[in-house]
Amino acid sequence: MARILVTGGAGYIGAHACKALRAAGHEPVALDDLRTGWREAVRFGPLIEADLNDLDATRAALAQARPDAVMHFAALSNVGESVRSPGLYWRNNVGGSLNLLEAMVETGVRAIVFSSTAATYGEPDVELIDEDQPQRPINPYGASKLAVERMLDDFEAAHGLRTAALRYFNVAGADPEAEIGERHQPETHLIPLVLDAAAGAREALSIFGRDYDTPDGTCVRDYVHVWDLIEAHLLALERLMGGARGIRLNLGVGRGHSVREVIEAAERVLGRRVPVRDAPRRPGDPSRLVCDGSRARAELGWEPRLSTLERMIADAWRWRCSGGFGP
Ligand SMILES: NC(=O)c1ccc[n+]([C@@H]2O[C@H](COP(=O)([O-])OP(=O)(O)OC[C@H]3O[C@@H](n4cnc5c(N)ncnc54)[C@H](O)[C@@H]3O)[C@@H](O)[C@H]2O)c1
Ligand SMILES: O=c1ccn([C@@H]2O[C@H](COP(=O)(O)OP(=O)(O)O[C@H]3O[C@H](CO)[C@H](O)[C@H](O)[C@H]3O)[C@@H](O)[C@H]2O)c(=O)[nH]1
Repeated sequence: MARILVTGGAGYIGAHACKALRAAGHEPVALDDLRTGWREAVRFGPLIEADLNDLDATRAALAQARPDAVMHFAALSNVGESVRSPGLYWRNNVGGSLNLLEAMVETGVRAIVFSSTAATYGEPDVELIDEDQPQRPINPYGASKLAVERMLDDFEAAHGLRTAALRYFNVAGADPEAEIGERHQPETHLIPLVLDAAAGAREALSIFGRDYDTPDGTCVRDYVHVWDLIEAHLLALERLMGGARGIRLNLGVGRGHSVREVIEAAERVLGRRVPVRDAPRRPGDPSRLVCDGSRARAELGWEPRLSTLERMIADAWRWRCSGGFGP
């Protein structure tokens, strides 16, 4: 049993981490300033309300929580916003992470699992993206995450931290028990928007481009169930606590699904029509991002079990129908 500080613990993925940590017998302590998170999502341990941009508050949070390790999810993650306001992303994602690492060194916390992203690869021209692909981000969000990866390398070398950077592809779905789920404000992610359209909460889903060089002309992504994703975090944490260092892994299932396929799957699972409209390409969207997940399977023994489109859509829908986090 370990005490784990979960930054971003009131957000979508961090709240699922808190639940899974608690279920595995650990003690999660969420750190979040609620800028995009939800107080209602913090149900599995205490919340320390603090902004990672505030070094003193971050130090105080670590001193209060006295964690054995950190899972660091707190970040801004809207690609379009990062292009319009890069300063926000460099300050929050990079500056906040720097404060966290410095405070960890000062208080003797030795291990950290960090949320990185496929966006650090940019637009690789390969069928399956493995960890050896060059990291050449094409937007400030991806650049800010890559900068934190570099910071982890340096802190690991200088201060003996043990670090894992997990590069997620497209995270989707919700807690299989429907206690918590995905809510971003504004929502930009495909599956929650498809569900909104199916429920009549929005008029239609915009399909951003049908002229990509893909089998049906719409973009292809690798969707991974949030619960599978978190299982990989627990495995990485176990490795770090056992002395491993420098874990750098892609988390995806190695199967691509087009926007059209996601819509069709939702129509099958929900038994409802999803109204759609054609829209121009969204700037910065690569046509295809699919993971070569073999290294995570080999190094962590990770086996995604819930990551079918049908299951991710069904779990997200069940949480939505249970009321979500308020109106
Ligand atoms: N959702 C995805 O598909 C996806 C894909 C790749 C990577 N990621 C990464 O996973 C992490 C979690 O994403 P999410 O979808 O759960 O996002 P989210 O917005 O739901 O959660 C992020 C949480 O961090 C908190 N936060 C942000 N800045 C903070 C600060 N300075 N101090 C304290 N708290 C702060 C927010 O209030 C929020 O609760 C992010 O780092 C994101 O970049 C997500
Ligand atoms: O209303 C919509 C919303 C999305 N899409 C399409 O659906 C696909 C998935 O889009 P998302 O916004 O759900 O996800 P992204 O692939 O853009 O982004 C995800 O993967 C990125 C890595 O490339 C980042 O990590 C980011 O945080 C994460 O959400 C894209 O082709 C997008 O063009 C639509 O057609 N209509």
